[in-house]
Amino acid sequence: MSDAAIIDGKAHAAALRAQVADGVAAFAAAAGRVPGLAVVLVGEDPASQVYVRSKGQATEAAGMASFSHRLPAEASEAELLALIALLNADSAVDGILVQLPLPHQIDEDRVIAAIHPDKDVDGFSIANVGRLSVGQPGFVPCTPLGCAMLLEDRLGDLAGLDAIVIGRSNIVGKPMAQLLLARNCTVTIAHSRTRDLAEKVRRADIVVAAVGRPHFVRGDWIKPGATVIDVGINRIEAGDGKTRLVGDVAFDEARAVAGAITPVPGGVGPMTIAVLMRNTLVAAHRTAGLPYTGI
Ligand SMILES: Nc1nc(=O)c2c([nH]1)NC[C@@H]1CN(c3ccc(C(=O)N[C@@H](CCC(=O)O)C(=O)O)cc3)C=[N+]21
Repeated sequence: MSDAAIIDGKAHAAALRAQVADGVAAFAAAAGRVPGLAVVLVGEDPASQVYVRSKGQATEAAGMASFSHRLPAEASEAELLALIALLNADSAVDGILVQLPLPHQIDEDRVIAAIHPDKDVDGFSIANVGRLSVGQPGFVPCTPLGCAMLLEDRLGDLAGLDAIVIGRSNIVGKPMAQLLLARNCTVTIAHSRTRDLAEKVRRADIVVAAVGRPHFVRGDWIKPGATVIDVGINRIEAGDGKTRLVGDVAFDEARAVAGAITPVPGGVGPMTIAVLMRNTLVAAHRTAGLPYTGI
């Protein structure tokens, strides 16, 4: 059999961002203002700084207003909660993203709970988690929603397919399972205590790997022709003092067996940011009482 198709997340993300930019222009004409996204970063973690910068650039490229807030690594929870209260009350801010993880002195659950659910474009608040689980409109976490878009683009209707999600985080695994269930897949959620994981993966038409361990999913676990979505972003030593990004799937092995597979980098990562732009545009429509008709 020939090698898997490589799912070009970068190209999909660029197409989605172009649609969002069109939607922003139409929104501005109707509402008389542009959508706004506030991104809050606490501390100086270099990787987080890179992500926050690329989110700000994507926001401006889409024609939206970008508000960037930096707090020092030693900032108190009260300071962060006070900033969130200001952003909740600011009518120029449609979406609020607080970059995770947060320093140890700050309780992430309390911070997420402080973000108004209608501005929670990450979809992390209890209200939005509940809405997703009962099928009401709300905000869905960007990474799993981006994965669902890639899957539907590739496979069309997902109904009846066997899907396995490896990883059960609140940010990726659990919402991914909900999205696949809502699309009528038969969903298995696997995790560190799962028995006979390879055997369970071998039954799946769709494999979503979100474990955070480099090359964890092996090629001989994959059913021939399956669609493999690799959510992992792991920085490993590449020898000669350099590092490189790899996913949770042993890519070269899996691509010889799968029907289609996302690469790392250039797969799920770029979709995450494009969906964040899309969620912010949706938030602006809801706040303005305008119908949203895009993706
Ligand atoms: N509240 C919150 N929401 C998030 O959505 C959030 C967060 N916190 N904390 C950190 C993670 C990480 N994240 C990524 C987004 C894009 C890429 C991305 O575009 N990656 C490129 C490679 C980038 C590189 O070279 O480092 C790719 O996969 O091709 C990666 C990771 C969003 N996160």
